[in-house]
Amino acid sequence: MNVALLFAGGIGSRMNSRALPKQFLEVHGKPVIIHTLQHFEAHPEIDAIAIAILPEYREHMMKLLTRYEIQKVKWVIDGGKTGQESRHNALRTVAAECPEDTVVLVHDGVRPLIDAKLISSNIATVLEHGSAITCTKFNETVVSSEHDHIDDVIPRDHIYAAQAPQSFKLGEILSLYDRAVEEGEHDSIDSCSLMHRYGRKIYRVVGPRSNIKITTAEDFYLCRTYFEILENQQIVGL
Ligand SMILES: C[C@](O)(CO)[C@H](O)COP(=O)(O)O
Repeated sequence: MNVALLFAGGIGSRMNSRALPKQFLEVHGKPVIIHTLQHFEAHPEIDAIAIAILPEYREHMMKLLTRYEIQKVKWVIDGGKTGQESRHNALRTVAAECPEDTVVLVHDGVRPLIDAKLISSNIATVLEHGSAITCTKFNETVVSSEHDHIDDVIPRDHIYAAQAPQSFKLGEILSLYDRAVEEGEHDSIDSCSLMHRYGRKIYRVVGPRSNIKITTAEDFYLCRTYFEILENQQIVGL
């Protein structure tokens, strides 16, 4: 069984979209979260979807699910105070009804440019190796800098940005979220960081750079452009 866990619990503080959180803004004719959901809805290997949302937007979300005829959403879960808490809530909810070897694909609701190939390769990699982190290659020089000067130039040959989906076996990833809480960790960045913290071997799936996360206003406009390019097939190889 393969379950997608989508997170749409942000308030859009880094984008100044407080009137309507960014996951509900319209791009290319539909709310961002609906674009994301439709990729999982249409994928033949996805059996069910859980979505974590801001409790005050539950009614809004339910209306969207009806309007866009999304059938696979089985759980609508209240997001927590942090991303970690939201993911933990969602994993616990799914674990109450699904077996431990369920493949869970943890994805950001604000990554609407995911594609079917990436969903398939995440599932295949978890089935083969037990984990899959979607990564994309860096094409620029990578430096570290704490203050006003550059501390280090990091050889970029082996540098990737970790994106989402981040996919695992349900039993294993839930046990790590439980352990993190027991150890007083409540705000880890993502599931990849938790796997690394606990020394698990994490496998990589390389995805397209277009699988961007809408974090800032610039990302929103970039996303809009990607949709236009994809529709008009202006650039081959995206
Ligand atoms: C999971 C993630 O998308 C990996 O790049 C990212 O860590 C999410 O970050 P956010 O701060 O919760 O948007």
